[in-house]
Amino acid sequence: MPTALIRRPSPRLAEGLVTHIERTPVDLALALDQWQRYVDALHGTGWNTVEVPAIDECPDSVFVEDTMVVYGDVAVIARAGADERRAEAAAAAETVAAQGYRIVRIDEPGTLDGGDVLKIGPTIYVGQGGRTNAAGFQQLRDAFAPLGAEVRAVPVRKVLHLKSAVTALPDGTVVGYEPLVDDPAAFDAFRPVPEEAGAHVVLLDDDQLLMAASAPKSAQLFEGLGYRPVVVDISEFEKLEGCVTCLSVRLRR
Ligand SMILES: NC(=O)NCCC[C@H](N)C(=O)O
Repeated sequence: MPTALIRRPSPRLAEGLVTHIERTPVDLALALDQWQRYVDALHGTGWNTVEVPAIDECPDSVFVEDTMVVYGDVAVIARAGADERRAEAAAAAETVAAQGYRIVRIDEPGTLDGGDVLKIGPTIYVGQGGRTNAAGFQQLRDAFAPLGAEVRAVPVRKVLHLKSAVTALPDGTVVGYEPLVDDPAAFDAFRPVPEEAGAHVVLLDDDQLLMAASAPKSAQLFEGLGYRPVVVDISEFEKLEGCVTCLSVRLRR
């Protein structure tokens, strides 16, 4: 059974960072309910979950994907591009180490957020222009190139993270909402989707895609391609520029 790391929302969630969108009030009770349903959706599709111990003083800690990037047997522990989020990494590192991963850390002056890293087989795209800097990119490449990965930098200026702009279908096609993708030509195969949140898919298995309820037309598009969308409402996390990908770290080894 594959395992996903998750992290319970902080009671201070509503104070989370907002960069590219206007701040709107977050309903904490609704967020907790949505988080539980997200976790239930993972369980319902055959995933085991392991909780990173909660860190109540970090409002954005629920977005656990940003704390690391796993490839092969290595977990690169991120050094957050936003100072406010640096403290999130320590417990996440301990949790993933306990799952049997070797730990490599991004060091100063490098910064990197897991949300900037899109893995498609042995190709790893790293968004630069926001939270991840050139030193962070180079350190990630040094960690994963010896494992056979090809690590490529791509621009990200219009949204928070690379995976706010694009993710990939099981066949490797990159999907994105074109107005928010800096350079669709950077990817070997690109397919536009009709909604911003339609660009965010978590691969649950070869044909099921975890998606946000805010992208019904994209869900239909994917259904037409033969995939099965599993839909969750994550409206309260979207108000903080979160998406389905950032609420977990999938350990597929
Ligand atoms: N990977 C992601 O898309 N993470 C979302 C992080 C949102 C959080 N409010 C932040 O600005 O860091």
